[in-house]
Amino acid sequence: MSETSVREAEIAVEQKHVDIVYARVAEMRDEAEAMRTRGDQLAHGARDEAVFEQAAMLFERDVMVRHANQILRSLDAEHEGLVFGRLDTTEGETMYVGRLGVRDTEFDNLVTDWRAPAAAPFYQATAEMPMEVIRRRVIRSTGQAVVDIDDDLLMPEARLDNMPVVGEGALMASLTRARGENMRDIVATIQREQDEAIRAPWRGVTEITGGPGTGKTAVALHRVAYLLYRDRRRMGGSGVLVVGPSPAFTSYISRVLPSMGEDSVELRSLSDILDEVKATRVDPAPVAAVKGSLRMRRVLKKAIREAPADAPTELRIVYKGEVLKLDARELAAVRNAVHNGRKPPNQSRVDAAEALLEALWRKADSYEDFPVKRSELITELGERIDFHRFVVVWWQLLTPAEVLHGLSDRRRLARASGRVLTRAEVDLLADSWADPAAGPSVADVALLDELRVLLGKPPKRRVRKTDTSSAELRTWSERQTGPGYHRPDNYDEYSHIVVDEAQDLSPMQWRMVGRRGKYASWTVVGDPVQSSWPDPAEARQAQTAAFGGPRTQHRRFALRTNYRNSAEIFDLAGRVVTDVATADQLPHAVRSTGIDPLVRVCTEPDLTPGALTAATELLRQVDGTVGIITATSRVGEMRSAVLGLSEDRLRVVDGLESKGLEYDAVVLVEPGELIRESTTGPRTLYVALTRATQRLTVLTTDPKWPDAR
Ligand SMILES: Nc1ncnc2c1ncn2[C@@H]1O[C@H](COP(=O)(O)OP(=O)(O)OP(=O)(O)O)[C@@H](O)[C@H]1O
Repeated sequence: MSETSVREAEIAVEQKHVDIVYARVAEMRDEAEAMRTRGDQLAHGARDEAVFEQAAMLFERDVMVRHANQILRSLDAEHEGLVFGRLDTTEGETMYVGRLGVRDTEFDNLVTDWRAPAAAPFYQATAEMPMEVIRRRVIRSTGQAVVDIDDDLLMPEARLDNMPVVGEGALMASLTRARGENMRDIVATIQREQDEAIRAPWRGVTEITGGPGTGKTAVALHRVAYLLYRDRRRMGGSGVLVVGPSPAFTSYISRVLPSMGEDSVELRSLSDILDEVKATRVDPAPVAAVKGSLRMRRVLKKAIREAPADAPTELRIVYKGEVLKLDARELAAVRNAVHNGRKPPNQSRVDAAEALLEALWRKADSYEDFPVKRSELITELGERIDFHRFVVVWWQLLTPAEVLHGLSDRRRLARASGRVLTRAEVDLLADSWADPAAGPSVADVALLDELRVLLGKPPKRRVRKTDTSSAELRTWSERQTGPGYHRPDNYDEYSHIVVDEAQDLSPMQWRMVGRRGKYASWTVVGDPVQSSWPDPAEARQAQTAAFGGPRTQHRRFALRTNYRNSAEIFDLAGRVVTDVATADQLPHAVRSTGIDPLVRVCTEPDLTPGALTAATELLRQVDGTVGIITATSRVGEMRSAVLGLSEDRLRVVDGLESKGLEYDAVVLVEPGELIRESTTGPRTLYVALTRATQRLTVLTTDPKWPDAR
């Protein structure tokens, strides 16, 4: 038989099995729907039962509905085929691997869930360590139709005569496919070193490092799906948070978990971690460096002790015909004493009122021939409306945004910073907050979160409780995930937190993220060579504190293969970090395309038209996405220039925004500018140069680039 007919015959074999699976899945869907209905009936029935039976029925219903919903979610997820793998073992057994476990009516396995321990050899078996696997097959489907297969023969000596082996490697086929708007899952082609990190135990901190394109993000997301599968009650109940560098990044990865049937995971970028605050701008690198430093905590702590700019500086009150007066110095002493108490300011207004009354009493007591009783004065003045009016404006309840805006006043900021910031740093910060209409920057979000905690929650007005009879009939899982359920604002009890591009978090951002995971275990992925944070030691210290201290269990995995870039593109990228990276920090790019990157030298005015020309060429040459990466100052002009060229396939981003993203082809505009605008220069350029899978064009005004940097 020719190779083509062997392949077709084998595709037909797999199609037969896939058809059986889908027929069974249709039955499962009906069963799950029925289970959900039965669950609802149980809940209704529970209303009429005694308390004990009610609890038992609700628990049963809880389990049933959760299970049914999980199955339906997995079945409805958008993906490329439910069954994607097959193992043939020396025991003569065949096992199919897929996105969820499917059993027939006799309870025999039709498909094993990829996350189950039994499926591990699909990812871990190698020719050196075959784990009894003779042949590993990757099955590629479109919808319910099998379109191709790729085999790996792991034990040639054990191969039976009638066991065909076809294909040129599923991994390469997957790596050369055109990239779209969203990242795809890699369940069918996870590699052994990646699988080890995915299946690592949940406890403590799992740190995954590796160069660009080594699959760190993909691995972290598959690890989330794995952890939810293995321990859904612990992980799902308290929730999983994935933190990425930018909204563009969270949008890029947003389809991966849903394609594996997981849609309860929260994805947030560093600009929207704090509820009800959304960063609208990115600070220039020197400003971000100051705002991100731990020194800011000391500045903010001092800032909240100072009286608001519009607070009165004198208290005059007439009591029994005498004027009692507290001047600015006396008021400041009272304010100081209240701040020295243990409560945050927004919860100290009553204490402030009491301290003022005490000061007024001391004043009255110092007057000669003014016989007043302490308890009388305190009670009577404490009930006076003019006194209350004073307290409200003198001890204001503050929002984090008000405090931060107050620091746009240079003198106020200088007072708060003492010797902590230099005069130049004070100027930088005051300027950055001068325009209230500019909105918060990404670095401000961490400061606002810090202030939220330092200021404390203002006391809540009492709200009359509404009827809770129907709420009591909701089960635990409904309360956690059902319609209308919202986690409390700034929820801080996630069971697991994933931090992507961890090398870029500033110390203040680590504090913000750490606050969300008081009891969490962590998966942290990053690459020190791609870092854009200038003081890694300080960030490391804040990171360790976020994880709960140096004694927290820590396991590390290093990924060494670059699956994204062609070898030709990565060769060029590697050259710009030779001074800052060691050889073993650079990954190995496995795929060669024979297409070298283009470096075009042009004049400054030609950069924009040149980028337009290059992007037009690349849009013709690749099927997927094209990215133009340029300095922040050029993004606006470049976006206008490419308007209408290809809305769905072309994107313009700056160096920082390009973090974590990937395109089939990239036009990189003026590398020197990317270096100059970042505090970590060549590292940011390295990030930008490692975004393309197929083709790269660099436009530069420097005829010697990349050699003379
Ligand atoms: N085992 C694999 N099978 C198929 N594709 C893979 C595999 N591992 C990684 N990839 C692909 O390689 C590309 C890079 O992966 P990913 O973005 O996770 O890398 P990264 O290490 O996070 O990169 P960076 O640090 O540059 O952001 C993605 O398109 C991903 O789907």
